[in-house]
Amino acid sequence: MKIINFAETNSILNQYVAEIRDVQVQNDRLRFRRNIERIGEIMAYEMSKKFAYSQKNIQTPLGIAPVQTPDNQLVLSTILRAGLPFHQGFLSYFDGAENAFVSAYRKYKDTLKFDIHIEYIASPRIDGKTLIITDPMLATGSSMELSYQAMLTKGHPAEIHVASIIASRQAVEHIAEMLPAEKTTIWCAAIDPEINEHSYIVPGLGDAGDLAYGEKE
Ligand SMILES: O=P(O)(O)OC[C@H]1O[C@H](OP(=O)(O)OP(=O)(O)O)[C@H](O)[C@@H]1O
Ligand SMILES: O=c1cc[nH]c(=O)[nH]1
Ligand SMILES: [Mg+2]
Repeated sequence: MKIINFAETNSILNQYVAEIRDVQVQNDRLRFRRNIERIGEIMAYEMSKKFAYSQKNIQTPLGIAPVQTPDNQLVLSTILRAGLPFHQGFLSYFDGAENAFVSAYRKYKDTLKFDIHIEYIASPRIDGKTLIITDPMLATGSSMELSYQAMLTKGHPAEIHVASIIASRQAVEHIAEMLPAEKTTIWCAAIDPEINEHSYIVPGLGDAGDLAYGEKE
């Protein structure tokens, strides 16, 4: 399993990560969503360097221009609801991708214990394609694992990219165990050291879905 952590490289992406974490800035929902989207755009660009390319001869008004363009058949899959702005960032760059949506939410049994419920999936067939699953937060990694399993009902991808913004160390280890190592890459903007008793990432940023779209009852 390959793990790419953008926190190890200085770039403007870190500014957007700082803003979504910052309690003084993160409550501006429009800015929060846009920062998540911008991180998605940058990650998509970096990810595109790993795709397979071939030369296309493009007819211009004045001649033929050889251009190397990617050949991967992309399926962008996102986990509702916090995944939506992240997905949009990827889709801005990978505008030819097919799209999939999976719902995953924590159903609490008491204040600390919960199960992840997957109730909705809308996806094309994914056999032989490049599956990119986006979710800004990987805390326990369970939502990602179960969403990936739900996607397998639609076929078997040739390669898998798990894209997140803040992942806990535990979630990275969990996904490394649960997804096929030989064809999976985890992309993240930061790996945080722990999760608390409510399974929130520490220091993390709080609740990404609520920050993007408001609290739910
Ligand atoms: O790794 P896990 O422990 O499964 O936690 C991470 C999940 O929690 C968040 O979604 P949440 O369940 O809060 O739903 P929301 O996006 O609707 O707020 C987040 O977007 C992930 O999907
Ligand atoms: O830290 C966390 C954990 C789950 N969901 C979030 O949005 N944040
Ligand atoms: Mg949430």
